[in-house]
Amino acid sequence: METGGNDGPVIEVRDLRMRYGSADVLRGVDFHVGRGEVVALLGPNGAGKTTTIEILEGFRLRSAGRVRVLGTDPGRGDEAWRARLGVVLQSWRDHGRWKVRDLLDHLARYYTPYRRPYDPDELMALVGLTGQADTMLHRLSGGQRRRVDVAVGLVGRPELLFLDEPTVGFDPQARQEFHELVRRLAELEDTAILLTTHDLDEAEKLAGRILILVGGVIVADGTPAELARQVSGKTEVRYTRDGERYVENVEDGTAHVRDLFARYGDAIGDLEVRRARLEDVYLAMVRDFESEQRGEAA
Ligand SMILES: Nc1ncnc2c1ncn2[C@@H]1O[C@H](COP(=O)(O)OP(=O)(O)OP(=O)(O)O)[C@@H](O)[C@H]1O
Repeated sequence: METGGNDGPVIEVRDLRMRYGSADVLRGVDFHVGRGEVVALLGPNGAGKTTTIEILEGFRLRSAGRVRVLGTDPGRGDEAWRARLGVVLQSWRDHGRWKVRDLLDHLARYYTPYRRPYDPDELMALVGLTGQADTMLHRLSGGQRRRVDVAVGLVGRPELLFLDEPTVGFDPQARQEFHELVRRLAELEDTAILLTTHDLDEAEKLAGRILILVGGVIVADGTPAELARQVSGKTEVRYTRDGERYVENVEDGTAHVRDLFARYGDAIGDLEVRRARLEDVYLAMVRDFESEQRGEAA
């Protein structure tokens, strides 16, 4: 379906290409995002993550390829289509003298011809800004300011939310609260979310699926567990048996642990099961790509 469909993927990208001057930044990117999915787009600096997101938002025109967002080509999206998207950019520096509630109230009006926006008080409660409702934006701390950015992205109850490095500048508590908010949005509101981050723990915690963009193509697409298996295929199991330490690398951690308890029961202690972390996987994939490049250049 070409327009406005509620079925099928929320984002569909096929053979997306982007060239700036003579530089090919995207060289055939393929992926999709389904309704209510949280997907993290990872990649080194300059990989083309912001370019990809801005093409999907309709802020940049692609060089080639097929792109559909909520059933529409973003290059031709109208206001009604745009009202179904939420965008959280790198921090917003305008409107310093506006109070938080007034800003959200003002922005909510923009959506009313198209959909039922959040009530500003409900939205401030959702993002943890109730105490700052009457504070001017330029008096907020960096983390509070970022919450305003998130609230601005959410005000129209988007079906699809783009988050570009959402938690830069958050303290650990704000970060954790933000993670809970993202989970709630995906579960209760069925909002699909595409986020970019350099924080791999954050990606692993939040995203059901990870995309790794390197060299202008998606080199990995899967759950964190699937990517870990692709790279190492092994799970590390550590334990003590009768006080002696053991570290073993096995294919199937669950089966191995079951076997250990069946054989040794209470003699097993201090059990830890660790599959490759997303960070290990990510660094291995970027390294592989770079060494391939060097091979080709030679
Ligand atoms: N308007 C533009 N004109 C020319 N080149 C551009 C333009 N925008 C981006 N680029 C180049 O395209 C490449 C990808 O940039 P982009 O901002 O999409 O990367 P990114 O993955 O978001 O990086 P980061 O992690 O550093 O934010 C970079 O080499 C950048 O210099």
